Amino acid sequence: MTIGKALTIAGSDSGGGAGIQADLKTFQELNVFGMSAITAVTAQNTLGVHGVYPLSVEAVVKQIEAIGTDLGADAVKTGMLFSSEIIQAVSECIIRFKWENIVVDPVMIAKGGASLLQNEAIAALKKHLLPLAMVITPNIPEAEVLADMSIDTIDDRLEAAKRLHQLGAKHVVMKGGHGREEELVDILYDGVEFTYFKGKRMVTKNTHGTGCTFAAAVTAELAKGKSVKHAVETAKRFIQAAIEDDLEIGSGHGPTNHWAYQKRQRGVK
Ligand SMILES: Nc1ncnc2c1ncn2[C@@H]1O[C@H](COP(=O)(O)OP(=O)(O)O)[C@@H](O)[C@H]1O
Ligand SMILES: Cc1ncc(COP(=O)(O)OP(=O)(O)O)c(N)n1
Repeated sequence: MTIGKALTIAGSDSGGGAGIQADLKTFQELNVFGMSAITAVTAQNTLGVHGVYPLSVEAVVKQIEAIGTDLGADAVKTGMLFSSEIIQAVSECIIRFKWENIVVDPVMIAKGGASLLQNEAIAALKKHLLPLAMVITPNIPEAEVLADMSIDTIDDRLEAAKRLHQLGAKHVVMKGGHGREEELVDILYDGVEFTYFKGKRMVTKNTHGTGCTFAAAVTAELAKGKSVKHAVETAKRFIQAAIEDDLEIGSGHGPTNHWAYQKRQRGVK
């Protein structure tokens, strides 16, 4: 039996809604073998981030090498990378193992405001990692930082996507969660055309980890050999189901329901 293999290089969320934990749950739900390299441990729950403990560059590289020299990966997702040193080391590993299906989720700030990327690491992200990305999945505030512009209108989002493509990312998904439109739209740009993925904006506070989950679903589909457009379409349906099938866990911004998509596929209510 051959199975797609996906690697996530990201931070650990003790609360289980975002980071490595969200990624591995999503890989499993989309029938892909999941592997991880942890960059930092966070003490986190639905109320916020209570501590950030980065791992050494050596520890990150050793984990990636263990995977690259044995199991291999059909697609790789990066999430919280924390420092320019980790970004540079991760980029070198990606080149060394000739991994091509790279999904970069440029995680910067958690919902509660905690910084998950040092300010001085933004330049390293742009210089080393963006040119390796098959897909980059910024939310609006992240796109503003990376494209160096403010984003108010849909036209601004298209312009930001063009700028990020010029920085080397082959595909850009401008996520629309932070927008205000009633029909929420994520926009894919491949350097030639824009494709719009629309969905109902759910009114809920339980959206912790939506960005991680969405990017992990894109990664899982790429690991199965699907096209980027197909991967984004599936990821949109996956996250929509995960938000709609509300769990109500914790007293703050709760996690999404990672098994809701499978339930729908099987026709389970
Ligand atoms: N309230 C919502 N209703 C439906 N989909 C949402 C909602 N909030 C976010 N999403 C979806 O979740 C994904 C992540 O969106 P976004 O909030 O922009 O990113 P992040 O979680 O990185 O801040 C996107 O696919 C977006 O369309
Ligand atoms: C360890 C870790 N990584 C990433 C995030 C950010 O997750 P995201 O999907 O953007 O969701 P919110 O945190 O914004 O709800 C995180 N919190 N922790």
